[in-house]
Amino acid sequence: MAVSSFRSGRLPLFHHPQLPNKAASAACTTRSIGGFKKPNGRFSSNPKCGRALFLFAQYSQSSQAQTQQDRFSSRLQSSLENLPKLLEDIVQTSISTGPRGALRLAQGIQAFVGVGGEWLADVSRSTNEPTGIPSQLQLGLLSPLYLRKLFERMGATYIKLGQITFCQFIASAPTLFPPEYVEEFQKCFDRAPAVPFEDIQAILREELGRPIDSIYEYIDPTPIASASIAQVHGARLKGSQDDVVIKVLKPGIKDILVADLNFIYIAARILEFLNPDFSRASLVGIVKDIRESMLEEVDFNKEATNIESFRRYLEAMGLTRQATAPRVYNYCSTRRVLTMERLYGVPLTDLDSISSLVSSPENSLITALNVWFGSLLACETFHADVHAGNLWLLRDGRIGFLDFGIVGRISPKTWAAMEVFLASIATEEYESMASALIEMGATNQNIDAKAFARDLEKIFSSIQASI
Ligand SMILES: Nc1ncnc2c1ncn2[C@@H]1O[C@H](COP(=O)(O)OP(=O)(O)OP(=O)(O)O)[C@@H](O)[C@H]1O
Repeated sequence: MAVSSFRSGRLPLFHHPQLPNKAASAACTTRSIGGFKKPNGRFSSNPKCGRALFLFAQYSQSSQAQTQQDRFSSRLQSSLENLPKLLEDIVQTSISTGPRGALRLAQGIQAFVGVGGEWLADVSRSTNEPTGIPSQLQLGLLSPLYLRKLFERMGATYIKLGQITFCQFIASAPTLFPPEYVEEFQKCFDRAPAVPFEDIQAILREELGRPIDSIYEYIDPTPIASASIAQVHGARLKGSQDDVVIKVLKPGIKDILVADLNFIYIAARILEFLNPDFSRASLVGIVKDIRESMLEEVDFNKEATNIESFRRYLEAMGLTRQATAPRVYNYCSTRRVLTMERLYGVPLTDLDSISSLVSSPENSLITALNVWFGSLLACETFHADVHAGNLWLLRDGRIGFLDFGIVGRISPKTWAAMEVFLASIATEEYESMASALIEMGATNQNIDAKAFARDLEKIFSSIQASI
């Protein structure tokens, strides 16, 4: 049976160990002697079969030991081959991180010690109570509360990672995860210490290159939101008197992201090196993808381009009465400052407020999903950060899409392959299914397409048989 490995964790990984040759031939021998299984599935007491079974067991044991030994030595060999590349990668990543790496390490230790101290204090308090130490505390820093606190103290990267891994992944499949974690990590949204308004003003002056009051009539010093990466202030434009929001990149955030993500990348590389099983889940590939998209998020020129492309899609598809994204004011936007139309509405998850705005909240949700799905097909990029805080029902009943920092792209080639894949499921054409998956990049390169197709057929047949 061929081994078919999927890449990047995009699709489940199928792994079928090959029956060792020796054992396979022993099994054939036993069958040719007279078969070692009765029709009822029990082993026969036939002495010939007993002998065959004994031989088979011997073969299996020796070949298993040999296979383990083979596997160990081939792992060792590939580890030795990969070692120079790993070291080179560590050195290069450390050089590109520079002194900010050491600084972040110190901050990380500080965060760890801080939250650890809080946990210790809580434990010592609860030891005096008659009910004893609550189960929450017994998990140490892995308990939902302290883990969330640790993520928050570690700053932007970890808050963002907390949002991506917990709020989006866990919250999208809440039944799979303990509710305490789901509830706790939902608090990761839009909660980060605010940057003082004077610092925000200094950034605006530096970025816009002219006096702030020549552009804005006023800026509200109290932020609307202080999120992990940016701080958002309400404002009014001079002249047009349009209500806007100013999204300002928090100072030093890019350095923090680079240092943290490089550290996480090195950790993933080392983990994969020490345990190659992690490479099947494409740990390093996933970390690289996250690093790339998070670093794109700190360039608001890119976000402005993404918003404009989404607005063009809405126009082209005649969807402007159903949905919108904030208009960008390019003359007062830069890489670190994004001035955009202020939307007024409520997050789509706020059912009470939604019900007061529209008679059928379900329709609003369906519209949001349809518009979003349409953008997968018809827009150059699609919103890839669709969480509760980023989808709003506006006062006029339209759906407002916010925060285009993280977007995805599906190439026409991938779409074509996806169509073939979906059709092949219906027609049960496993060779087309295999080549579509290979085309989509779901497998390792140099895969035997025919063997892969056979594996797929077996898997799908067993699924069908179990239904
Ligand atoms: N155009 C807008 N109109 C009104 N409010 C806005 C607008 N843009 C952003 N906000 C407010 O600011 C918050 C944070 O904005 P945004 O999500 O763009 O920042 P972010 O740093 O990417 O946040 P996160 O890290 O949570 O993804 C939003 O949840 C919303 O409350």
